[in-house]
Amino acid sequence: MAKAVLGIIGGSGVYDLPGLEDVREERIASPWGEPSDALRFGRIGSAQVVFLPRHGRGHRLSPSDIDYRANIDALKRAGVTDLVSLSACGSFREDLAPGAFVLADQFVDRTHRRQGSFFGRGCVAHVSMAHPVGPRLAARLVAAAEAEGIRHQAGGTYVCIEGPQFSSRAESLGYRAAGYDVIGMTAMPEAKLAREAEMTYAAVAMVTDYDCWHDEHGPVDVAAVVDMLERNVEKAQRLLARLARDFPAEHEPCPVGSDRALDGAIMTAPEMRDPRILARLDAVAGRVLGRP
Ligand SMILES: CSC[C@H]1O[C@H](OP(=O)(O)O)[C@H](O)[C@@H]1O
Ligand SMILES: Nc1ncnc2[nH]cnc12
Repeated sequence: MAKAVLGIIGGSGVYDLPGLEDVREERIASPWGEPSDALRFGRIGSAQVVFLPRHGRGHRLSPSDIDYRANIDALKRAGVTDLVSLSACGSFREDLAPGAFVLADQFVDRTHRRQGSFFGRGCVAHVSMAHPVGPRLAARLVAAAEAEGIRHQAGGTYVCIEGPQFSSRAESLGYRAAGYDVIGMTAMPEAKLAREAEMTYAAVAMVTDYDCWHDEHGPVDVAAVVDMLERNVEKAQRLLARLARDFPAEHEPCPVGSDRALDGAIMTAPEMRDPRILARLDAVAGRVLGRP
């Protein structure tokens, strides 16, 4: 059994975690850049929880300006093993109406101007993204949603666009025809980086709108998203409080290998690895590279 620490990334409208007790704030420096905000450490029940608002307090950062590597690296340095990401999203399905929660388990990455890996020139690695979400963590979210009476769908595909503009109608109809469930601007490369950092990841996508494909609903705009978020936020906070309250201090290895994703993943020969890159990888890949 290994120690478990729950991390939560709050999305649009979720800049705080009421219910977090004994809170301590700390700005964690990362060699990858500047995390979106100070981390808030606290506990819910007996579970240790670390919270980070993705866009920063006051929503200062657009999806393209977030330093996803710095955020994941900082959470890793804080000891987080299991990461729950909250997001607002649009829906491509009639039956996923605004207010629904989708526990997304697959992601399609349509972003194009973000740093998507901790690895590269000087230390190359390839991790599996076949199963981006940890099934045990997802099952805990399902149990928490059921206990709180929150309408949800277990599983679903989230397409992540670059933004900041919402999609055109042609794009929206194309994503819907492709069979995707929801659309947002932030789960990628967050989920990929969490995997590289050997953290178990799960995503709660809160439906705020029907994007712009639906003939009986007008195209999404910020006012509609904010209005729905205000109605969703209390449910999200209840879901997280329940999840944290029932979260164990230790758990078994992840069934899809999130916690050992770097085993066998690094291709670069040890003698050819760039020491400057290795120094930056101290937290993310310390388990396999050894800590300096
Ligand atoms: C305010 S609408 C667009 C904005 O909301 C979502 O953010 P997050 O995923 O952090 O909840 C979406 O991805 C966009 O960033
Ligand atoms: N329709 C939409 N597209 C992209 N991001 C969103 N966030 C909330 N609704 C969205």
